[in-house]
Amino acid sequence: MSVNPDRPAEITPEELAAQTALYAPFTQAVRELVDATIRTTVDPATIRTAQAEVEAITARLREEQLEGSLGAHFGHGRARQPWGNTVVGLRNPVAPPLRPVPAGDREGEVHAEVVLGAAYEGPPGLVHGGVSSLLLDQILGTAAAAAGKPGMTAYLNLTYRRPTPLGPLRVEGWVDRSEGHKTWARGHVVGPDGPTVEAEGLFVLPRWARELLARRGDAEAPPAFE
Ligand SMILES: CCCCCCCCCCCC(=O)SCCNC(=O)CCNC(=O)[C@H](O)C(C)(C)COP(=O)(O)OP(=O)(O)OC[C@H]1O[C@@H](n2cnc3c(N)ncnc32)[C@H](O)[C@@H]1OP(=O)(O)O
Repeated sequence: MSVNPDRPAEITPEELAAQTALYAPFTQAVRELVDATIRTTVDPATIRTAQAEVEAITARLREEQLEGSLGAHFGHGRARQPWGNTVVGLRNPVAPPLRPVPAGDREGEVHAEVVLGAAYEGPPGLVHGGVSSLLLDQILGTAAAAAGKPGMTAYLNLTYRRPTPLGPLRVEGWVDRSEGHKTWARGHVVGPDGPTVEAEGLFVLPRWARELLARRGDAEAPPAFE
């Protein structure tokens, strides 16, 4: 399927399912490659051979590609697929990926189970603090959107209570309160021994989006920010 970056593609649910079935396993295979690249102990000749093979695959994929990033090119109406997103993107091997689902009973509450491997290491054996921030920015933003109050991060305050081990983790976010176009959200990363990193952030529906909605008289349907 070709992609026009200026005009998001309308695709049917069947096409969406086909694209998902094609790209999700491909992206996961590249994630596995990253993990194997970090952890392999094979001999130098095998590394050089693998490098040539990876370079050949990269050249083949570049035979046809977008000018810029993936954006939100696919979907139905306003339900765009954030497939390039660095946290949740279906086509982004850098994304762990996080898969937030509605949970709990707080406003906008979403949870995501995730396993962070060697690619997300900061201190030895531990998750990089910036990665925890990345996940929390997304989950708090998703909570705001799930509450019907999407916005861009104006600030994000983090408290690192204790080290976060690599491995299985849960990330939780929910809305604390909102005033018009401003929504304050909270969340945390939960490890095997409880919460490790806590976050509090402000998400603002930007002025340009407020003006767009006012022109459309469409305050019930804010645009997506993913
Ligand atoms: C379905 C979808 C799924 C969506 C799922 C979504 C998941 C997304 C998760 C990822 C989120 C991101 O990473 S977003 C990317 C990272 N963030 C950014 O790049 C944002 C960059 N900053 C900006 O674009 C802007 O500064 C904004 C949008 C934050 C504010 O712009 P604005 O709206 O034009 O500005 P303005 O009118 O002055 O501000 C609006 C109100 O917010 C207040 N305000 C603004 N910044 C701050 C601040 N740091 N601290 C306190 N208050 C602030 C102002 O005082 C004002 O209050 P009042 O006077 O009106 O009371």
